[in-house]
Amino acid sequence: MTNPWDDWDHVLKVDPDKDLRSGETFEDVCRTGTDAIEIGGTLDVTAEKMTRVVDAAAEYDVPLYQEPSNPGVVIDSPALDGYLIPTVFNAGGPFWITGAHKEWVRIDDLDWSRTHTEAYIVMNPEASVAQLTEADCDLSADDVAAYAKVAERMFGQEIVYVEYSGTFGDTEKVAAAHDALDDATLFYGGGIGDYESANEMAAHSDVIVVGDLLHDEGVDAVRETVKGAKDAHDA
Ligand SMILES: CC(C)=CCC/C(C)=C/CC/C(C)=C/CC/C(C)=C/COP(=O)(O)OP(=O)(O)O
Ligand SMILES: O=P(O)(O)OC[C@@H](O)CO
Ligand SMILES: [Mg+2]
Repeated sequence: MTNPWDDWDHVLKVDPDKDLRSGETFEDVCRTGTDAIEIGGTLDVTAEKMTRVVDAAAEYDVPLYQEPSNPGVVIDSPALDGYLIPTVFNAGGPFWITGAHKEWVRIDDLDWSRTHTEAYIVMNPEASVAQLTEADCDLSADDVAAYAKVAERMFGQEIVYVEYSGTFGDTEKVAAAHDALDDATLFYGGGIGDYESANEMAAHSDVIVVGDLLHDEGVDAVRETVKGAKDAHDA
């Protein structure tokens, strides 16, 4: 089966709770050259804030995916290409593995054809996502590889996401996840801030995800990371 992300090198994650740099617009964001925009954040996201971003980006060509942090922020919009639904494989309890998902399916009428799965392995203990989910981030490269394999082989996850949100990760651990996968696509996110860091992590993953850089430095900096990722994969 082919998936849209099979051809992606770069995803830009827009946090609906954070502002763009002053003077920058969603048109600029959509013209960075990124392959897709993922809309989501851990803290203080609401359906209203989600809607504002989706509506602002709707008229441009770049694929738009919502990444909800809980069932209450999922929005129904024809502008969305789909939903990327996290499961935190190393969460401290079952709520972020199956509990939130069960509640969502209970209360909502899902569009299964547009609903896709992401197996998160959360690696930065300082990140909001690690604290919220009480993730066990004390993982060796072998642990990370094993989680990746479990996600792909036992839980049929389409995407495995090594998440270092806020800090640049350990390339050995990211590479271990990459080597462990046959079919699933490896996303890497965390601390990518320029051409070099994008180029380096793209060499060890299928897709790099860039987040805070957009809100902190702006679209020109993001464009450099797109080049870094594409060059790594063209090389
Ligand atoms: C079942 C449904 C619809 C939702 C549950 C989905 C799950 C399990 C969410 C838990 C993990 C989570 C909160 C994912 C959101 C995406 C994410 C990791 C965003 C990055 O967050 P940070 O960068 O840590 O947070 P801030 O930037 O908000 O501080
Ligand atoms: O904000 P950064 O550190 O770029 O991380 C990107 C993404 O993996 C966050 O979910
Ligand atoms: Mg963040």
